[in-house]
Amino acid sequence: MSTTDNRRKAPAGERVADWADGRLGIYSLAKANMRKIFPDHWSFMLGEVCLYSFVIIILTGVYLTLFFHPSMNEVVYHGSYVPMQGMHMSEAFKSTVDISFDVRGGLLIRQIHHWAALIFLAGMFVHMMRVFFTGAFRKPREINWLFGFLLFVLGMFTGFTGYSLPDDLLSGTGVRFMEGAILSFPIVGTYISMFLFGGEFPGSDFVPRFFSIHVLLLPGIMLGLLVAHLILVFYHKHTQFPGPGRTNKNVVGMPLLPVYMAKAGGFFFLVFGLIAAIAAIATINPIWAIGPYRPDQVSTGAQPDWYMGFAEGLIRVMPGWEINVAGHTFVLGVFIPMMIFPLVLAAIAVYPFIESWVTGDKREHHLLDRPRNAPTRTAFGVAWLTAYMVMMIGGGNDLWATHFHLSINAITWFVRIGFFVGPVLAFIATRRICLGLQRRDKDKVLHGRESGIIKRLPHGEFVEVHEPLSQEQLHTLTAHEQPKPLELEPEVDENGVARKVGATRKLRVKLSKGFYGEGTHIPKATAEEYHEITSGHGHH
Ligand code: HEM
Ligand code: HEM
Repeated sequence: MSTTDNRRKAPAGERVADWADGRLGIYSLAKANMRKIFPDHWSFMLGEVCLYSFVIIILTGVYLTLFFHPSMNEVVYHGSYVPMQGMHMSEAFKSTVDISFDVRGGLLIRQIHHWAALIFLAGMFVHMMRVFFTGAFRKPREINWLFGFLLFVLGMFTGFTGYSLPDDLLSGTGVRFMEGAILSFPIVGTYISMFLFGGEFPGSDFVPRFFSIHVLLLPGIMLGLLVAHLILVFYHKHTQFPGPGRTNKNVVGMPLLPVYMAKAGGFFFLVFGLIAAIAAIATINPIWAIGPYRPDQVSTGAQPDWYMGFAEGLIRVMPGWEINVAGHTFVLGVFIPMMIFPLVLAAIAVYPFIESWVTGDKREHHLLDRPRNAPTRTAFGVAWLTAYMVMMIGGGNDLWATHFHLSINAITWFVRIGFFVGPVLAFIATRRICLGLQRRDKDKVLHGRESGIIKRLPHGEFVEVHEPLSQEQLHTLTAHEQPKPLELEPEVDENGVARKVGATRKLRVKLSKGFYGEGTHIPKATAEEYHEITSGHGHH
């Protein structure tokens, strides 16, 4: 007699999933997250651009590591690039030339790595602006803002150590710049420089050291921060723009699986494809044309990658001040810019905390601001950007001069003045533009959209037909809050006892008035105004 097993055997996929669930608990994990809702807006893709370009950088970086020799030993070139035959150079430089001409796909991968780095940093910059201008950094996302900020700063230094690796004349000039900056630090500068370069600059240690920092230390830290960043995005849930049915307590959008996974997968390949296409078309860092580094040489038109342009500008436009104290030279012309650089960056890091302190707003925010509805913040952002951009012009002063036939001194003075005046003008102009846009919104709410249709009335008058907005549009244009500034407490309390108001409190109230006080918003249309206008008289 034979026995038969009547139990149905589960499909192979289910069995694998069961097996994994027993060990990793994936069912409950998936149940909690697979249907997670994400809101949709084009600007939410900027974070994805950062993520995908970072992945591309790692993939191409691993390939480069297989062929790059992080060594400063001197060798004589005998590779396939004829103009360099017999030239003396470091092994690092030679291996990068070899990657470019003798390794299969090497040049493309090198160019993808470099282009992806530029796009990664540009992506972070624009993503950060998106988060800033929409107020997405407010509670509970301040820590994630800090994680992002660290990613941005570390990204800059990873890029710097990366383009220093090939040991070509351009990168060597960049490292020399850094050495000069370090030397300007009073007392400790020389020690730090000696420690970093293993003796006198350039020595023979910095390439191997930068290599470990570039391929392991910094990307390792960044990877950890990135994972934490994304976990927090998940944990807090994504913010959304105001609209009908969208509140601080819900998220309106599509589920992670399958919609977002499909979109994200496609988007990854788009980003990869675009970067690969750029890298295949546009040469970047042609080290064979630049030549190997020699400390006694520097080429004209030397430029750092764009994200270091700001720091370069600070140094280039600063007057060459130097003072002597007790036999020690203080190179203020370098030291002051080197202090301003972290200060301008730190201003980004602490902004969320400063804003919530000034406004006294400690509530959670999951609905984004339209930049025009937060004019002071928007104006600050544009002022910061203006300072940044002006300094980038300073960083390329020689190129501006040669390309546009300008005097380099005139550019330097433009940048010096522009650094102080530009942000103030930008602040004033931006705030006014925001108020103008708010007025426009109010006008649209009360009088509808200008349709462009001109009608002639029976008595001969011409009028433009205004179409009323839909309920959705009305909601979106009126959903924002218009918070009131903090007020100073009365000088005497309810018992008639004089109250002491500290200087910090006074400052805070003053700043808060600047942020939310008079002239910072156009009062929203009220329901009464709306009804009065739409109920007949005065309605077009
Ligand atoms: C390696 C670099 C970075 C990656 C891969 C990354 C990735 C992401 C992704 C995928 C999102 C969700 C989608 C989106 O809103 O775009 C996000 C949100 C966020 N990111 Fe980043 N980011 C990076 C750098 C930064 C930087 C430099 C900042 C700011 C200084 C920042 C601050 C934030 C904040 C506050 C959120 C939450 C936004 C919200 O819920 O609206 N991130 N990030
Ligand atoms: C945020 C991360 C990174 C950035 C911004 C970055 C940026 C760069 C840049 C701009 C260069 C110069 C490329 C050139 O024109 O020659 C470079 C070189 C290099 N990178 Fe990266 N990189 C990053 C991560 C990595 C990782 C994770 C690895 C390895 C696993 C890596 C390996 C290399 C190697 C070996 C070189 C020298 C070869 C060469 O210059 O072509 N990088 N990197």
